[in-house]
Amino acid sequence: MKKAPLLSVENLTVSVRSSAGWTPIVRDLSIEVAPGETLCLVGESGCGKSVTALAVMGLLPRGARIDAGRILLDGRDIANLDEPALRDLRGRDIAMIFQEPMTSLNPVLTIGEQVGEALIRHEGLSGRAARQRTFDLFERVRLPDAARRISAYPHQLSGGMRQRVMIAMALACKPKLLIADEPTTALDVTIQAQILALMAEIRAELGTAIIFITHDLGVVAEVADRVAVLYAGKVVEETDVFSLFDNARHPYTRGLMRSTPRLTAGQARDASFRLTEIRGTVPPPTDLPEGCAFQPRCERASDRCGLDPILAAGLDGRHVACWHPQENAHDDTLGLASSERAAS
Ligand SMILES: Nc1ncnc2c1ncn2[C@@H]1O[C@H](COP(=O)(O)OP(=O)(O)OP(=O)(O)O)[C@@H](O)[C@H]1O
Repeated sequence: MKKAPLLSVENLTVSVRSSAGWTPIVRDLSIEVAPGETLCLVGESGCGKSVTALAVMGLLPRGARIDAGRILLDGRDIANLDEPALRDLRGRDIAMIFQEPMTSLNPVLTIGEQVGEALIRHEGLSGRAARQRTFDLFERVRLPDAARRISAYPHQLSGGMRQRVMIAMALACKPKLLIADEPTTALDVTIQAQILALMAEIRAELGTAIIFITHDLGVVAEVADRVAVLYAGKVVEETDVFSLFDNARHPYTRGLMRSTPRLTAGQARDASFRLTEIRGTVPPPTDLPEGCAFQPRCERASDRCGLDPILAAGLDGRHVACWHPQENAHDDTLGLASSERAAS
């Protein structure tokens, strides 16, 4: 049976102020995350992944506002809380980690002071208890030489270590929901794998729900239970991770998959191999086409696409917003080059 969602974003529309007035950048977006589940938000740059996350955190920048929709955490609408209530929520119920930890860490405090401060503020621990718990957390996230590093300043750590500190900080108050916005993008591949493994362990141990934002489908395959694919501020496909890789149905999702580099024996041999990319670029929010926003880039577009398709559940329970979704991916094997097909 499906678990009741921990987070339920319903028909969220977020706009930003521009010279043309208020422009929607997240449009009628709905997502759900169950306790302990990892939902990946994927899509090209500018499709609204970060803005969605910031709206959930109550951290939208100046000049951005929620126009419509609800954000329910455990059934309570948090979309319009005042700042003190939001501050209370952040850290205790929802925590966020970003691509570049330096932007979130205070450069003039040691990492021990920063995590300790969060524990004192949210958990009401004494200074001594907070110091012990901070050390335990640093050990938990396998910060190398934690006893010495607890007194280090952020700039004295490597990128991977800083991300471990951010994870420790995020976990300090055992949040129900962790939002990770491209947390491994700036890290080299080995460290990236370690951080992903750490997050998976933490999820298994604490049952934390995770919204994981990434443009990397390799990372999606590794961490996701379910995936929401965003395009121009909307969810265009939403499904469990196995179905997505087995049979992506929206032409945009299929384009993303074709654009993902895969080095196979066939490719290595075939010097003429080229990635098939999605033609064109994401339209700016101020200049969206009528109807389906993907239409100008879509190989399957027809006159019908002048009407915006709604995100509808198919017989297989998957949600796709497309008039012409792929029915059977096995027919064209995701359009892989024949050399690749032969090699796989
Ligand atoms: N403060 C802002 N003011 C104006 N426009 C904004 C603001 N923040 C984001 N946008 C616009 O909103 C759209 C969505 O941005 P967002 O950062 O959510 O995309 P994204 O999918 O997270 O991309 P990336 O992977 O590059 O972070 C983009 O067109 C972006 O230019």
